[in-house]
Amino acid sequence: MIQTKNIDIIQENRHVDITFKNITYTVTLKDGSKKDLLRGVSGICKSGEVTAILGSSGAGKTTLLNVLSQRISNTRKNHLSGEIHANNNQYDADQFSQFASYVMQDDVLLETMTVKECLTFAANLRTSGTPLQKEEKVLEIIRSLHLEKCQNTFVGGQFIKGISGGERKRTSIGYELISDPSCIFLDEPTSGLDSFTAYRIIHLLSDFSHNKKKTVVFTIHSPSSDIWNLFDNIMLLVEGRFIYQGKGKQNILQYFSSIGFNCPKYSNPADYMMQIMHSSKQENVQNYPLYFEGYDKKLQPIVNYRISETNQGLLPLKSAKTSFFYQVMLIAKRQIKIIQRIRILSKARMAQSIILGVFLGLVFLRIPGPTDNPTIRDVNDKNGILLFFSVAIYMMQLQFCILTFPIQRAVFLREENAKFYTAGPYFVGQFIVDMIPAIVFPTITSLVSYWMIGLNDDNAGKVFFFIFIAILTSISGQAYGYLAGTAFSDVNVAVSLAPVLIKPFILFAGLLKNTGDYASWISWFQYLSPFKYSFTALCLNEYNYDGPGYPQDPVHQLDFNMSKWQAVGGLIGCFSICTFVSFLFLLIMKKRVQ
Ligand SMILES: Nc1ncnc2c1ncn2[C@@H]1O[C@H](COP(=O)(O)OP(=O)(O)OP(=O)(O)O)[C@@H](O)[C@H]1O
Repeated sequence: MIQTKNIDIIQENRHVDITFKNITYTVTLKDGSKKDLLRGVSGICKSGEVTAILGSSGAGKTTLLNVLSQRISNTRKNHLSGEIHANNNQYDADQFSQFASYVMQDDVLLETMTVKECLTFAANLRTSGTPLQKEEKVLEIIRSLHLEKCQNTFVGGQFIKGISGGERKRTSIGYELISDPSCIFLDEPTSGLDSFTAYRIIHLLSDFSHNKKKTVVFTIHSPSSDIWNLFDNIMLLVEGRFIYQGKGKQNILQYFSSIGFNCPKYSNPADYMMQIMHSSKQENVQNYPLYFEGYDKKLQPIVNYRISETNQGLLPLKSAKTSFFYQVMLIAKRQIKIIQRIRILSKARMAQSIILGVFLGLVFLRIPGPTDNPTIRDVNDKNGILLFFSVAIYMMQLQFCILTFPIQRAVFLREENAKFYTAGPYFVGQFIVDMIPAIVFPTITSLVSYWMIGLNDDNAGKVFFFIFIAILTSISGQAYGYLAGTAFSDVNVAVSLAPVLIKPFILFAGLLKNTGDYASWISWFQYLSPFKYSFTALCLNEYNYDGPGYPQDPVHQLDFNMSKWQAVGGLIGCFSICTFVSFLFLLIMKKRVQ
């Protein structure tokens, strides 16, 4: 049955030839000077062929790959010109992801998912068919990538031990192959692998290309001679220009011999090519004009002819359309698994919530309430704990989101770019699941500390309202965490700045300075503070008491300028605005990466 499927796929897919003419890419450096990364390169990557782009470090290999995959575009500072076609059709980034896939150098996989789960997630979002057919596709990919033994092992990473580097790379490739693209682009698919594993990967790509007439293009550093022999088409780049483009094996050696560079008899041709290209050797740099001249005279006309002969026809644009809710459901399910599996994080948070509750309870043990003849000092203590509680609950969720978001962010950028889903469902799915800890942990802390502190338990409504505010405060912390994670492109900046930037809001909570005492020019700032709303709601809940009451009316003393339900509205407003703005930042971040 799987065999039949293979044949179907081959017949259904069209072949795609990628051609490019006169690609020039110039960037503006920090000091204002210009740097040419690609200098008028033209070429062709044909279907059914493996094209390897080689060159010394900094030659422009990744840049070329990124240009061809429409990951680089014209900006105010960086200028890109030239023509890029697939089967003689222009294409944009969206269309690229419908007929091609890109495997980045750094594999971005979720460590808490098994290999099979990763591939199933990709199959569910990127292929059509019944669940059974999708399962078959996953098994086929597992078989063809020889991942059977590790299919149920976690990818692994920071928290969990997982699969090997080679298995990881193959999983990344499988993640892209599952949608059966006509073209696959890979940035250094063999980096960091031993020579045998590297050979297996290139061999696999070569089979994929030849058997299914796919276009395979990758950049590679120092291939072994076995790998070198698998290349159908070789592009050698030096300082953003080609010095060779054409068949490998004897052809390339004959060509270089014809321009005066003979590969020693028993040398690895790849090593020899890397040797004569390397810019660190002055002798090589002196020879560059010879390489360029030879290429322009002898090879460029052939390349131009091949470009003119290229496949014509429509692009096999296909996108497995999945609904908004289906995407939300899959993202949410995956996120739940992640939370369940990083047990150490969940356990740490559970312990943190209990310890915080007990600690607050012990430090503020049994503050006298309205029936115990409370003094002003008792009221001060109670005010103190209510503000501290708000801040602690807020920071707990903020910290969690800032810590986990960097991993999520890289995965999002990769998957969104590959059109697994759009930003909306991702954001909704992620936010909903992250709300679970935002509900559970503040509830635990509240329940542990409430009666220890001796807060108002006049009726059950008081306790429920307290927990409700704790949850809203925690969700506000989450929304702010998202905002920090999306606003700062550098994760370290987000981690170090977010908690600092929140401090002024504590000043405006209404306890450290009375609400009515702010200077008029800065008074508006209090309305941006989630702590103001949280603290106000908690105080109004606590001090609203029918009975002998407190020595001086604390509500009057604190001079609150809103009701408790208005404070709830303010809190909801705070996290809604943060959520909305972080979603906008997510869209901007996505655009910036493209
Ligand atoms: N946006 C940019 N602004 C300035 N310089 C850049 C930019 N992008 C790339 N470069 C520089 O352009 C050169 C080519 O980069 P590229 O990543 O394409 O090289 P590469 O051949 O893939 O190198 P490596 O093998 O080391 O990955 C490098 O010197 C790099 O530092």
